[in-house]
Parts: sequence; C-alpha cells; structure tokens
Amino acid sequence: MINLREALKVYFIMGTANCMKDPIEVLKEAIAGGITFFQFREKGKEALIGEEKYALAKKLQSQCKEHRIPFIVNDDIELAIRLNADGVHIGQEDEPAETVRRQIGDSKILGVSVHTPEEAEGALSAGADYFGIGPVFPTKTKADAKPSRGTALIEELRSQGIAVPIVGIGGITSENAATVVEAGADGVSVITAISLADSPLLAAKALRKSVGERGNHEKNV
Ligand SMILES: Cc1ncc(COP(=O)(O)OP(=O)(O)O)c(N)n1
Ligand SMILES: Cc1ncsc1CCOP(=O)(O)O
Ligand SMILES: [Mg+2]
Repeated sequence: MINLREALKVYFIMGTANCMKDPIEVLKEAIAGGITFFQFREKGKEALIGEEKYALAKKLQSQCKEHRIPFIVNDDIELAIRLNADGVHIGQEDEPAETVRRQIGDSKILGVSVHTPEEAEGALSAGADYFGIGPVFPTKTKADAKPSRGTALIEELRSQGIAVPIVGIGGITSENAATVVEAGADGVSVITAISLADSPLLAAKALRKSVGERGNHEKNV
C-alpha cells in the first residue's frame, strides 16, 4: 500500500508529443532526478495509437515498476486495464468518474481533474483518490486548457476541510512550485518543466527540492 500523499510530490506527466528526445531516455533521467509518480499521456500531435501506443506504455511502465513509481494512464481506461496499470487520470470531459471507478475497481488509483467546488464534490462521491487542479499558471502544453486561475481553488477546498490529496498542474516549474504546496497541495504535476528541460534529471531534482517537506498537506495543517 503506497502513501498517496507522499507519492504525489513530484508527478511527471509525459507522452511522445512532449519530448524532443526518446521518451524512454527522458523518463530514465526523470526517475534518476527523483520523480515520485508518473502519468502516461499520449495525446496531441502525431500521438501513437493502437499497438505502438501499447508498446511504448509497456516500456515506460516497466521503468516505473523497477523504481516503484506508480504508473497512471491518462484517459485510456482500456489501455490501463490491459496493462494492469496502477491507476487512471480523467477529466470532466472524459468518461464519468463513477463509470471509471466501476471499470477499474477499488484497488486502483483514480485521479480526477476538478475546476470548481461542485466538481470536487462530484469527484469525491464518485470515488476519486486525488484531484488534479489547474491550470495554476499559464501553459502552452494543453491547447484546450481553461484559463489559469492560480491557487484559489486549492485554498478554497482546504479551507472547507477537504483533505483529499491534491496536485497542482499547469505552468509549474521549480521556481513557482513552492507557492502551490504552500497553498495546500500535496505535490505538483508537470509536463514540460521536465520533458523539455536540457537535463530532465536536474529539472526533477530541482522540483523535488522546491516541494520538499512542504508537499504534505497533513503536516501543513
Ligand atoms: C494530474 C493531472 N491533472 C489534470 C490533468 C488534466 O486532465 P484533463 O482535464 O482530462 O485533460 P487531458 O490531460 O486529458 O488533456 C491531468 N492529465 N493530470
Ligand atoms: C494536462 C494539463 N491539464 C491542465 S494544464 C495541463 C498541461 C500542463 O503542462 P505543463 O506542465 O507543461 O504546463
Ligand atoms: Mg482527460
């Protein structure tokens, strides 16, 4: 059984569209730099599909397994089930969270993106294990992302006593990560801060340092 709050500290998300070099190499460096959670998000320009997508996912999953890093699949529930992944991440435009929870069962991790207190309530009743909240800062990585809203929702949910693990997402770097955990998030999820860094290893290391011990809501209250 993993401690989800701890595991969410430095949550790296990646697919082929986010990399300038081999994703296997990028993940290898990110792991060496200290990422604590990984999401395979294969979408966008020239995204792999079918057996090619499966083959890459399988390789990335085995890298994660070797280092005991939870491996989460974005959007594609069928792929997550086929791989016996540790969990899935879905948003408000994806399949309903209740349906996904039923499909993957109670032992798997279910992450849900939320943008309002109402969505947060719905996600909790559907059985979400953690929330992804953002974009916190402007991002160019997700073309259909909502406008950035800072850390307001994270603070609001914490002030309502909602204790579910939370990660901030969107435009997060080692320079601004501390403000996200200070607002009440347990960790930060990033794509380009690691995937496009000259050194994914050093980028992951810097994020780990910025989140530090502050990335634990239970200790902050
Ligand atoms: C940790 C985390 N938080 C939010 C998202 C965004 O999910 P979604 O809104 O479904 O958008 P896509 O990523 O599917 O384009 C995420 N993937 N991970
Ligand atoms: C998937 C997603 N959901 C909200 S913002 C975002 C993109 C985050 O990418 P980056 O860390 O490069 O800003
Ligand atoms: Mg989605």
